[in-house]
Amino acid sequence: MGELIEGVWHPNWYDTSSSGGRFVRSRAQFRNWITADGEAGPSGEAGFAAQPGRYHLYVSHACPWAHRTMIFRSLKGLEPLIEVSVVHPHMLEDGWTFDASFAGATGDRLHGQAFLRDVYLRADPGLSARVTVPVLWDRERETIVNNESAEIIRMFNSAFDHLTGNDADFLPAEHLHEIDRLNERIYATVNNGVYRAGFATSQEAYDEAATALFQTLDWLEDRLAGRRYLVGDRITEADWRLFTTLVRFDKVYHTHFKCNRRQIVQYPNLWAWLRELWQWPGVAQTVHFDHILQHYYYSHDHINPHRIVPLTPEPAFDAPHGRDQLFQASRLR
Ligand SMILES: N[C@@H](CCC(=O)N[C@@H](CS)C(=O)NCC(=O)O)C(=O)O
Repeated sequence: MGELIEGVWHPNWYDTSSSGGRFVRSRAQFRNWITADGEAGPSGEAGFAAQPGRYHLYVSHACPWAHRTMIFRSLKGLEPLIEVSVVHPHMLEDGWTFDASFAGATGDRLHGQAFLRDVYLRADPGLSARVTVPVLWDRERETIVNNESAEIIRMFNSAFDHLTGNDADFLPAEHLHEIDRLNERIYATVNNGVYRAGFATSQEAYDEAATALFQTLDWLEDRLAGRRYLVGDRITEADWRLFTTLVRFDKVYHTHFKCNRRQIVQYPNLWAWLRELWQWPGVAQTVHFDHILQHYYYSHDHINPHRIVPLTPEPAFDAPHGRDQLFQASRLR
């Protein structure tokens, strides 16, 4: 855990002293877009055209933000086009490292560097930033395209379609507005909400975050009683963004981040919806609970000083979800 300040590494934890104990996530700094023809995207510069083998993705299998990008890489058939390097699950005084001694950690397949911060410094030797995953790297221009998962998945959704022939669309134009609306609430209170609860250093900050989190989970539980997916009648980006947080919930956030009013298995609709997404082709293979458990419980020693990784529940993700019959039946009625 740490940050770069003018190119120099400082092993600092998040400072909550000026925000009343509230965790405030930093804004990602690299915001260019890969597009089919290399035109500029909604932010950043032009010049990042979709090409096979040109881009490299750095992820942690523990991280829910990086996980989104791995799910879209799988759903969109991008594995042969975009190679991946996976960091070690422990994020300690050197931040994310390319130590490959943990099963599934690959080292830096592209440059053989030691630390993720070396990737950032390669893009900008004088950078001031937190060193986060995911990172999308351009081998041609030798720089970071983007390190904001919300944007990387939008690129993956369509920029490579002409190369892969995979036109599955998780952002249908007619539902974009509603997807954005849901994403906004779910980001603030669930995706980032679990971190706001877990990293809070005052009772007030914790109460705010935990209350809002469970209000949103109750709201989603009601919403999923009457519809199979969060928006429209097809699975969309909004579902996948919620999935990466909820799949970690009962094993990690419930205990480690004190989100323990309820577990996801206690919400019948959310739990069945979660099982359906888990069982979606190509998705379960992107979930690595060994990395997830080691990362959270071992890395955050200010929350878990003895670094004991607990025995955790084993939710039956493969059990039938029944959502297909349920909604087929309700449509026929
Ligand atoms: N906005 C980023 C957030 C990514 C992020 O915060 N990743 C965490 C891992 S789950 C990280 O690398 N944290 C390191 C740090 O903040 O120092 C995104 O969604 O891509």
